[in-house]
Amino acid sequence: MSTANRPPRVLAIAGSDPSGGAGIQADLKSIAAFQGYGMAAITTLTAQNTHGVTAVHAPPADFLTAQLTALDADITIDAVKIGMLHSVDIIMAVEAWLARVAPPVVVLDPVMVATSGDRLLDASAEDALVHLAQRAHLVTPNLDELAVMVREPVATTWSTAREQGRRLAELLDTTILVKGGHLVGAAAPDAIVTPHAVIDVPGQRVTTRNTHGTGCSLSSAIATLRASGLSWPDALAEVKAWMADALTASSLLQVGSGHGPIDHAHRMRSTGEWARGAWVDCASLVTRITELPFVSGLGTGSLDGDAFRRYLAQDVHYLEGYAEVLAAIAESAPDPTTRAFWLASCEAAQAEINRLHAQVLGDADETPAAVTVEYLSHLRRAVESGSYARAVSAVLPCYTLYSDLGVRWRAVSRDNHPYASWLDLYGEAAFVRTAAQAERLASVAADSVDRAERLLMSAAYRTSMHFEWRFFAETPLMPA
Ligand SMILES: Nc1ncnc2c1ncn2[C@@H]1O[C@H](COP(=O)(O)OP(=O)(O)OP(=O)(O)O)[C@@H](O)[C@H]1O
Ligand SMILES: Cc1ncc(COP(=O)(O)O)c(N)n1
Repeated sequence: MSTANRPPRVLAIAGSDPSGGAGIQADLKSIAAFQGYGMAAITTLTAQNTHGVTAVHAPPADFLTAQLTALDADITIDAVKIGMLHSVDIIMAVEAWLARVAPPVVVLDPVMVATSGDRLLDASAEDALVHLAQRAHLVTPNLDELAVMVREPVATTWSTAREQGRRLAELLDTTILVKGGHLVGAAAPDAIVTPHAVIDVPGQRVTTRNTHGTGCSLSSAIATLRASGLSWPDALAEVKAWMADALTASSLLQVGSGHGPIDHAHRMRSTGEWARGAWVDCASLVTRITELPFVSGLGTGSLDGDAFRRYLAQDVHYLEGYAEVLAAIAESAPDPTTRAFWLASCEAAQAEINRLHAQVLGDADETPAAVTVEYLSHLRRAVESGSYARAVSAVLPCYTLYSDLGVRWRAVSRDNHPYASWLDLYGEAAFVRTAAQAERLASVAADSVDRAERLLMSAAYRTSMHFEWRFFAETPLMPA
């Protein structure tokens, strides 16, 4: 299912919301936010704004079939997200198409009623929608839709919602994403529920009225990440973190005076920019790193065990200095939240040192290699410059490179892989999130300095990336 470096081709089958917050407009923005290629087959046209829906026009169902047929005749579809379907005719057209094409990822958001309270599905079409839901790999009802689908009163507690999700999973024999967005309280929990298990993905409620389109955006983003190779729970955790920021950033948009839209583009708009640019500038160096025999051998598992051990012995030396540098960065961090992030990273590095000593290296104490010494001197010089921004830039490749390698290694089979646990460490969603957060903090730092200092940040980043290349190239060749 993984699409490696090719963006997944994701089709939204949904209604149009001309105000851009929900429907296919939200789907296309969300798919793009997660780096997919978005397509849209339109089921219905609505006239709506942030206060509500004033009219609905549904073209004949045959015309939807014509759109879908034109697409599958030409384009391989990696994932489908289904939203507003409005009527039995449209549901049947989609069901017939799904039966014929069988896309590998199908996410159904069983849209029934808008945030504004307006009906988006004929009441007589509810049974047909439940029937269609059996063809989906993931169904994402809100609490009201969940209640309709299991024919029970609307859940008012999270435990009832989870139980209803379990019953719906059994009824449809598929996976359900139960959404707690409509509950009251400080938490906004969600869960991935199968007939056999419930995996909670916790979240904090963002205080805002701008929740128009959250369900549409969530389902299309998850379809995109699933087609990129993430599991449902990992995809949900990623999207929830993004959603929380999109809800927070929504206040800047000032779109309408009712329930406004979330800010799908918040990551493009703010932070991320300097760090992404620095990463792109190092693209050819990163390619050279991925092509090193040590790195490709790690991925395939063919790497010589002694070479890996020599690399780890140097890694421990590196991590000891790196942890000190992270502690110094935390000291000079501009605010308590940022400071807490760098301290947590420092603790993670120390935990990794202890793990390596306990599980792999014992008391063996190789001398530090030239590259280890030089790389650490470079990091310390960045700290000693007194510039927080430059110090952060210098440590950043250690996050971005390993996160990138981890994602590449996700697709590798773990069967009898000698380095499986090491590959897992960097491929897991938590590490990818940590790396993304480090990038955001570096970009925030870049926004606060002048152009000359930003150039020094870029130089520090590139030098570190070069040391990463040398580290992978030289340490496995150290004398035993
Ligand atoms: N105020 C909030 N703070 C944090 N997360 C929220 C908030 N409101 C909704 N969410 C999250 O947004 C996603 C959509 O949930 P929700 O229950 O609102 O679905 P929905 O009702 O189908 O959405 P829609 O508003 O599009 O109809 C879920 O992941 C939910 O946890
Ligand atoms: C075309 C279309 N599709 C879906 C929704 C539901 O979104 P919300 O519940 O946030 O209004 C909508 N309002 N319009």
